[in-house]
Amino acid sequence: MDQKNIRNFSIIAHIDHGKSTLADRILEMTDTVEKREMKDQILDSMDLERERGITIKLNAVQLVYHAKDGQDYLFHLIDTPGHVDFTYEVSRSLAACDGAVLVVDAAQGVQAQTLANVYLALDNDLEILPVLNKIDLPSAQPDVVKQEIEDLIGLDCSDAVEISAKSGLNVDQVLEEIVKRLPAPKGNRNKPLQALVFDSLYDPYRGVIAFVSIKNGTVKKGDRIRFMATGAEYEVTEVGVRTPKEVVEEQLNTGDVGWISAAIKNIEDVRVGDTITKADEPADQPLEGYKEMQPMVYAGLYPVDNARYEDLKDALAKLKLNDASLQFEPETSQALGFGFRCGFLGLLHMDVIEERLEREYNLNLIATSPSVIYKVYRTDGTVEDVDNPAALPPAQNIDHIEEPYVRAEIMVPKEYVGAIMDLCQKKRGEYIDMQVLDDVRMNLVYEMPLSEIIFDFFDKMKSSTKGYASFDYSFSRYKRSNLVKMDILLNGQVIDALSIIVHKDFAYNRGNAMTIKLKELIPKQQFEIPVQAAIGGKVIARTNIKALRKNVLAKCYGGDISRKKKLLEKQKEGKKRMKMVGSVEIPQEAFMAVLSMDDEG
Ligand SMILES: Nc1nc2c(ncn2[C@@H]2O[C@H](COP(=O)(O)OP(=O)(O)OP(=O)(O)O)[C@@H](O)[C@H]2O)c(=O)[nH]1
Repeated sequence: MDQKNIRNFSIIAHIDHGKSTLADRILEMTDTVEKREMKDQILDSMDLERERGITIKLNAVQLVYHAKDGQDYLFHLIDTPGHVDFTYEVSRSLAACDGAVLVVDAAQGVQAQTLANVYLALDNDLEILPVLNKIDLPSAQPDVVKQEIEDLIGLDCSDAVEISAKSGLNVDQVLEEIVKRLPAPKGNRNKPLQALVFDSLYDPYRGVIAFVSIKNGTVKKGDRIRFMATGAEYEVTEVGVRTPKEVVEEQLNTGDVGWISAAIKNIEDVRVGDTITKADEPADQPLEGYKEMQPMVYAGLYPVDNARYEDLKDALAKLKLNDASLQFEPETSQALGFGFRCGFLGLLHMDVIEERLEREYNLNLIATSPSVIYKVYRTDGTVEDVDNPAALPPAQNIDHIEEPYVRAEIMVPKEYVGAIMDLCQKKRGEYIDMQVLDDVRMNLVYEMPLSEIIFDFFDKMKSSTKGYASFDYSFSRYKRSNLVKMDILLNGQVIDALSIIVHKDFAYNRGNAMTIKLKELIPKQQFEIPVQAAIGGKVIARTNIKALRKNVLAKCYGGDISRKKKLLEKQKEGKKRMKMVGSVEIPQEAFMAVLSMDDEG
């Protein structure tokens, strides 16, 4: 297809504003997917995405649109996630595009990630096409929201299409607008190849598959390619696109978004953000890559069965191909044995990675409670980064500790401003600023410790505003805080994987809450287990897990063997995610107790 008839675009939006639904309608209306294969949120291909109803991964698909001017246009549509944890995926997809369709829910208006995503699109010099969605809802106020987009973002909305992605109303106009208003790719097919790797995955049969946006030049089977960052060279075995099924093509040209397979067995050779060129006619310069994302949250991942350490290592390396923001390095824990310290962009990201490792690589894992990176200033003048509470030096060697703070922007209807201010205060937030957005909403700006944000801030914010608040945050700076390490002892023994770092003012409450929670979560065993929280050797809270009195089998009357077996199997099942630590068996939930405890009482 002629390059001027190509359109590469992303759909960007705040979570739940209807990106995936709009993508579904576009695929349907262009007959990209046959009716019988059509299912809701078709681009959310992972089971995990479908179950949770959220987009986690970006997804690229090629389709042909027959426009009203009689010409055919080739669209590459890249669906992107909306949750703040996955902004990295969004920025990668945007680098592969020339334009973006901005979907705004006409009932909810501009939200925090609407703005965050628009800024990312502007950073990538994309043309933005605003679209008002959900106009079928009785509460939709398209005119008010248009004004809001103009005021807050500065985009002209006079021609913005008003649609219902659900029913398909006016989606045809969006397709026409894409043709008219979004630009064609600018590259030159006669120049040396420059293909931006925006994603990759490991295929057990074909090796690493690189997803690319061809910015200049062409590539076909048999070409010798070079990854410019790593210098690795391979011979291309196949190229193609996704429709969303994988389709093999003769050649990928400038403006195409597709995949390259080259029997790449060495995972390290492929890096998302790298540029592929041809070995015999290389480009002078690589394309501008992506900013390395710094993980916000760290946690240990350990195989329940120690023998599967190597499998976990292998799985992490493969998963990293498909999720470049994941970081990991080996670590050991007295309690849990050999595992990995992993860095994530947020808790949802951590949850998703853990679940993908379990599902896609059949692993059984224990994750330790998440931590941010602390800067520890020792009395000897040295500074070290500590991302694992267990690794904190003894208190007498510490001069002071700094923790990461973020700038949080919270958009909230006026009647909830008080509730949000209360919440921010409780979470050690410091008020910075407040702006009036429109008649009904305010934007609150706080500086807050990241550690308070990552735990339950999001849920608490939603529940105290009936779901009406939205927020976005970015790292601001490190600040000195009065922090201490709290150890947890089970049966008199410190369990390193349960240690947490807390603010001194919260230590007693958290210590209490933590011991109570652990008592709830750790099943009774044959003997009584004291549970203690201690700071610097001084116990600040304690409780006991009483000894088990009855044997489960006692419940089975007579000799009903099948029932007995079932019960034992059930017990075994429940044990899967348990780890024997010393003489105590600890379930996965206990390691995450810090996330579920209520320490406000
Ligand atoms: N009434 C109405 N509901 C819609 C419309 N478009 C989408 N929805 C609903 O809004 C919800 C969210 O839609 P999605 O398409 O999954 O939203 P998304 O923006 O892709 O969300 P993420 O993928 O999680 O970022 C779903 O329950 C949709 O059925 C619409 O035009 N009208």
